[in-house]
Amino acid sequence: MPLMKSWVASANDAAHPFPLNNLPYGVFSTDDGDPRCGVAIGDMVLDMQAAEATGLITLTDDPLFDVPFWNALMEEGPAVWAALRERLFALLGKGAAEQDKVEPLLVPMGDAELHMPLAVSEYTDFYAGMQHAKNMGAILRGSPDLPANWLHIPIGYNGRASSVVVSGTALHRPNGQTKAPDAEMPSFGPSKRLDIELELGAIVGTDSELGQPITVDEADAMIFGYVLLNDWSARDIQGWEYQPLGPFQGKAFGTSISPWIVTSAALEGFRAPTPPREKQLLPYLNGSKDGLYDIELEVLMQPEGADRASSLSKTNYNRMYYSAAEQLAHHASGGCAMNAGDLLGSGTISGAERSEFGSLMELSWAGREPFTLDTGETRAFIEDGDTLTLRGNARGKGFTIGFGDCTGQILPAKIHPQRSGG
Ligand SMILES: O=C(O)/C=C/C(=O)CC(=O)CC(=O)O
Ligand SMILES: [Ca+2]
Ligand SMILES: [Mg+2]
Repeated sequence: MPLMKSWVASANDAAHPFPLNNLPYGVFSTDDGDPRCGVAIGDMVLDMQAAEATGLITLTDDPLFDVPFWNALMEEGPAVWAALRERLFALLGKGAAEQDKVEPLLVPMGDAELHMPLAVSEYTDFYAGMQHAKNMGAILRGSPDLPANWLHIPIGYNGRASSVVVSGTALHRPNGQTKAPDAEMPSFGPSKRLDIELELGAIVGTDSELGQPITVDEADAMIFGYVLLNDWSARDIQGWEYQPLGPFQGKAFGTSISPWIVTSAALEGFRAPTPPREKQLLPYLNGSKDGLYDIELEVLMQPEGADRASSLSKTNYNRMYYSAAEQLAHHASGGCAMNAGDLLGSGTISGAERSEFGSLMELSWAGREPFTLDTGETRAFIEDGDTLTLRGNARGKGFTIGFGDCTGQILPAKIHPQRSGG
């Protein structure tokens, strides 16, 4: 598919992340208004609340855009998702009959503050990148051998929806309990091994029923769209707490997502197959579609005061072993009800080479091999004031489907209000 032309001139640049082919969904506010749904087109945001209020968009009897999140639209299901996309093509495409009515509803991106695009109902994080799993095994357990279940199950854990934040939200370094290998007692204080994880987040758009498993193809059709996701991880807290039940405080303090939901429809032309199965999957994990996408990804780091960000790593979402649809089908396989607004982290995305690793744990090999930034600083883990950014782009012929940066700065830990002498 070539670039689809818009009358919004900035959207027609081959390198712009938000051409008419994309139309990602976000929530924005300006100085004079409350947060409301918006669609990015070039350097502008279409105010969806206004578009609905003026009658330019009417998809259902009841309004969908009187709330500052996209869940109401999601819950209407794939036919309404497709109808909205078609209507947006008609309103924003070159030669649109109603251009004069749409023009006043566009807000310059520079005037928009971006908010969480959805109400996250629940958040689950997977472990579906094979290189990452091998690296973590080698670093933490002395062997790159995958766990016995890894080639059969998309391993995951239930995370926290309450601490999912939108790009641009600063987070405090977490306090937690850690224990040095040679220490007799654990201690409590700010994490010393703060890390990121480069992931893609899949957003579930429709519900599944309690008790009712779904197929991988049904799961694929339930996925509304994708965001970049940084699963901030405190490695020292995680290392002490995680056996036998898995991550808890080490990953509960914050998860950042990019501000625009890139729809599955916009990514359709970028589908990519999962790699050959090293062990045949059980039938309930087989689907008929290519479940991954060709999305170029990058991690950048900028210390406080540095004049620019340094690129740490570049990889691609097509490196994953399990797709989001396989993960979703597995999630529901025991009868767990899935809901519109559920967020599924892909698992850390690492390619084969060190320059493609998706966490600092891997990039510095657990701190044993610190790396140097373009601006001269060295790092093994995140220091206070550092800003970490994830980027993602799918490259078409003459157009780009961008996600918008997923960025976050780390602030010093809060002082814990513990009782003295305790
Ligand atoms: O292998 C381990 O002990 C730990 C692995 C992770 O922390 C990774 C995780 O959260 C899942 C993922 O993002 O792949
Ligand atoms: Ca993770
Ligand atoms: Mg998290």
